[in-house]
Amino acid sequence: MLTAVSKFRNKSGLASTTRVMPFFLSTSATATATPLCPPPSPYPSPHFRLPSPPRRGLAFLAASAPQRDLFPTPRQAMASLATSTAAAAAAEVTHLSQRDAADIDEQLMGPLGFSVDQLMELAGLSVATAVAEVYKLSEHTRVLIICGPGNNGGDGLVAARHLYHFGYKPFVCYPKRTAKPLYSGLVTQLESLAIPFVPVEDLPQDLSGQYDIVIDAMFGFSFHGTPRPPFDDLIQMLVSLSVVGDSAKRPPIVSVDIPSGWHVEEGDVSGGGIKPDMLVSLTAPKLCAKKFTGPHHFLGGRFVPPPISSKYGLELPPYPGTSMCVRIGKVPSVDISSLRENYISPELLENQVMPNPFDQFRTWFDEAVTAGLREPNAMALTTVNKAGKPSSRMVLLKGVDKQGFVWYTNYGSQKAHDLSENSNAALLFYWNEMNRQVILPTACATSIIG
Ligand SMILES: NC(=O)C1=CN([C@@H]2O[C@H](COP(=O)(O)OP(=O)(O)OC[C@H]3O[C@@H](n4cnc5c(N)ncnc54)[C@H](O)[C@@H]3O)[C@@H](O)[C@H]2O)[C@@H](O)CC1
Ligand SMILES: [K+]
Repeated sequence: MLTAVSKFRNKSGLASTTRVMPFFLSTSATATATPLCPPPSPYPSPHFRLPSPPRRGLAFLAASAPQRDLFPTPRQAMASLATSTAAAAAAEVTHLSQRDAADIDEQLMGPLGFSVDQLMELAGLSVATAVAEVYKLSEHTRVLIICGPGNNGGDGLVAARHLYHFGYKPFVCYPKRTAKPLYSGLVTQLESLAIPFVPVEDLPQDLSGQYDIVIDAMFGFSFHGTPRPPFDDLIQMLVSLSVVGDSAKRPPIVSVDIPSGWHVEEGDVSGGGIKPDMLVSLTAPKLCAKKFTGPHHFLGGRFVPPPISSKYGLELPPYPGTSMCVRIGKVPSVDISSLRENYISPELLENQVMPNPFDQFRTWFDEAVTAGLREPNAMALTTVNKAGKPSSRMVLLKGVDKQGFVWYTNYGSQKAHDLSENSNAALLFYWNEMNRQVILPTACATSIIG
């Protein structure tokens, strides 16, 4: 007998109702489609299906497919390879001088045909996607974006708009507005989204209580000298924030292209500057980025054409898939115990559940397919050998009806050996995107269809 369980969680994240239903795995060899070229089965009890030798290769493929899910499809593998390559090659990434950064800017917007609006849009989008990749909306909602008078500030305005559309709640501090149409257009766009503009004097001295992320978009690669008012005070505000030791108790600081106030090439010369938690370098990291010691360094601005790369000998990491940003530098080690998701799902009540568990499973399975989940038929199969040693792996469900659940394997596999010795097995479907899992625990009478 197998048992199916679906767990839903209420808004507080606790399991609200658990429904346990008995399932009987099929007891008849005729439960599923006709076996293919039935070979003499080496296993005693006919019940779950092993393909005949001519189909062995196919069956093996079916059994191993979900493992590609864990070790992703070629496309995903390429993307993750790009990410890891990027991390590994961090030391080789080109760092630009202030002069080269300005030259590249000029060439992009001159002979290479870009407009400043275009580059700013792509830069701001990169910043927003990088922020969203690191700081999940469920834990970081309110984002303060402090914008300076130049293009770095413009990147901040664009990022604010994208973050709004990603579901964050942006607040913008933009004390020195530039009276060019590009900037006033960006402001109008934010106003049309009812994004609040916060005057400097209304900012609390301690930003921790009101914001979950602070984005520093004050100065980029054209910064010189020491910051003038009101940016001197704003930078000090971020300095005070970054000295709070426990980064879990304060909003993280994300610097766009350059940590504002840092020397563009030398970095934090006095040692008393901003210590951002995240730096999003644009186009290519500037020399000061070598001094960045925070946990998250990303590259954005996926628009560098080959003439620029070859002229400046740029070594830049490939962007994974369709992403607008790529991590450079070491991936920080994660405190596993802090990983937590808040599950919000509708309640599951007993009176909502079908009397026949197979019908219920089929309904849930169809929902998973309709929701567009990747390989919803992937299931964890646990078998136990005669010494009682359990082992689990992913396999693909090949059929289900009132007689049971069917999957394929080949005769030589560990699971086939286990099942020949011990007919107990358990199945688990995990449909993460739906906050749903179906568990078919042990005490089943599995058997082999030869
Ligand atoms: N091709 C590129 O390289 C791209 C650059 N972009 C962004 O553009 C930035 C460079 O923009 P800008 O050249 O406009 O320059 P910045 O945004 O770095 O800053 C220039 C502004 O800051 C003021 N300023 C300079 N030093 C100051 C000081 N000590 N105290 C107070 N104010 C000071 C200047 O008067 C000017 O108004 C990059 O860092 C990046 O964020 C992106 O928008 C798009 C692509
Ligand atoms: K900045």
